[in-house]
Amino acid sequence: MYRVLVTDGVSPEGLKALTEAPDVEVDFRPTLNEEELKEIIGEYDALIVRSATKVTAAVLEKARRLKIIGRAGVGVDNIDVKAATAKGIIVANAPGGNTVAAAEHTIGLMLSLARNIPEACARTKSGVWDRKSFMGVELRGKVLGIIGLGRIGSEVAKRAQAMEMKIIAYDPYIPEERARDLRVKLVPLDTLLQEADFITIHIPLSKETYHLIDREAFVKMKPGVRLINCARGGIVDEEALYEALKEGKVAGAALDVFEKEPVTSHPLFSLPNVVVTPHLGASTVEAQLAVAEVIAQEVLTALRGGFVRHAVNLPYLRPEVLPVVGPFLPLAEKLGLFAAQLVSGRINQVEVNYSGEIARYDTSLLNTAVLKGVLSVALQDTINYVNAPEVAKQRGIKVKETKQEREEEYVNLISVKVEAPEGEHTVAGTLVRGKEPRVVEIDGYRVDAVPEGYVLFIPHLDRPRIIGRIGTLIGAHDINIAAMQVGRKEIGGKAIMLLSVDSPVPEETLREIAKVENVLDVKMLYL
Ligand SMILES: NC(=O)C1=CN([C@@H]2O[C@H](COP(=O)(O)OP(=O)(O)OC[C@H]3O[C@@H](n4cnc5c(N)ncnc54)[C@H](O)[C@@H]3O)[C@@H](O)[C@H]2O)C=CC1
Ligand SMILES: O=C(O)C(=O)COP(=O)(O)O
Repeated sequence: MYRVLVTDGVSPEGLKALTEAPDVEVDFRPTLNEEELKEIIGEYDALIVRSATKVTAAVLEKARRLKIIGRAGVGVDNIDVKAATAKGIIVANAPGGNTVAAAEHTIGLMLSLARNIPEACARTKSGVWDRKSFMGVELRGKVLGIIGLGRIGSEVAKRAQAMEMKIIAYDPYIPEERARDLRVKLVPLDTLLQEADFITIHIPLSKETYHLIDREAFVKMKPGVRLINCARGGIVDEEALYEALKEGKVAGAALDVFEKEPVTSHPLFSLPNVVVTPHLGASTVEAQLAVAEVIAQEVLTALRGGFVRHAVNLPYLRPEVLPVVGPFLPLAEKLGLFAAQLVSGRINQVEVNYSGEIARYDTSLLNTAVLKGVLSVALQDTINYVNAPEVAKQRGIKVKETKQEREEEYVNLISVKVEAPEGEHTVAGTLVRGKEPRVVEIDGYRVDAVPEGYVLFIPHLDRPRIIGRIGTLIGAHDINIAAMQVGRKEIGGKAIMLLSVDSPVPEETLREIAKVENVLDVKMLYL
């Protein structure tokens, strides 16, 4: 039974895939401080958090069986991703689910600033009818500067265009065409700071972006600018912002996020032209359901050993590459698992050859899948996509990749050669109907086998009566043979037999099979 710990008020409704899974037990503990988390984390296979729980290196040190940390949201700055990666723990987030929520909150904050809505509301409710103090400005015709034109930044741009704002953006990592499609002009940061009437921030917090908006940045801004931060505290230097507001350089600021959270008192709270919310950007019913659903699936996949699409500590694959390469991941892993079980002793090198259409793509993730298969023969489920390359390196396993786009027989063929001092073995496979893994060649012998479950691998000499004798030996133990394959290069020469069986064949029977005349070897594989 897998144990999953959920903190931070993640939607239980969205986690149904986990709470209803027969092999998973879910514990909800909404508020846990670092000490409490350290005490119990050792009992869990997965942890699901939002932004409040700090998953520090000290917490991870105590995580004996943790396989995945699921972030039901976008920002992973509350998780020590480096420490998690070092321990082979997957960190996955749920991008996209809260994009519209955060964009709508940003627009709400921008309007609140422009029309003084929160202050006016508080004044009116306090019994004062004051129409003089709250003269606003229109958004129409104003320049909005978006820092970070990713998912949220783009949705903010679309909404602001509907309000007839002119949009400029700073984002050195997105292609010009993307900005053009959005009808947004990409500019350098300094130009954005100088030209914008409203500035909104939508970048992640990182070493690079910490205090990106500092004293110098405020100096460059247009007098009377209004600033919205619905991304992360820490990107804006709060002291510098306070000074700029006091001086009147900045006309107003709306903040959903703070450098230290939770925060209940702050010098900025005393200023009338500051609008604040307690990190509510993603807090809509729709967004919480969506992010919880995504993360529940990711956690379930990780626990069951599958490929986690939104893992942030995996090699980055361009979005257009993943749909092409993704279906080959189970095949690549099976080929590694198959080949590694054919060799005895230490493996020195794994060589992966890609031929056909797949050779045109970035196959780094497939190499990782092959390594995952190879290493899991010895290390079982402690190996995953995150730690497989590192563990291979530690064990001195060299990885070689070769490619050719021309493939005579198959649309795609992946071939895995595993080398050990006692010899080498090569297993090749393809996908049938674009998704079903098939092994089509073993050490140069042609086969057509589904790599699944228990398989007996029996090299032998191609002579009569062998198949019958082996069948009888296995049948005597009441073990059902589900499929059989024989591959040979020439009549009477060396051949291989693959028998798929419904349960493991006992050692004693394997020894009996090995003694059958003309049988050269016998290996029980689990795929
Ligand atoms: N207030 C809230 O409740 C929420 C806050 N967020 C925050 O918003 C951020 C953005 O979220 P998404 O748009 O979904 O992420 P995203 O990854 O789609 O977009 C981020 C964009 O920032 C750009 N970027 C990265 N470093 C940059 C730099 N140094 N300068 C300029 N641009 C840079 C990237 O190229 C990317 O286009 C998240 O990292 C998270 O911290 C996200 C959801 C809710
Ligand atoms: O998704 C994000 O990055 C957010 O900031 C949302 O945070 P939350 O899940 O509401 O604590």
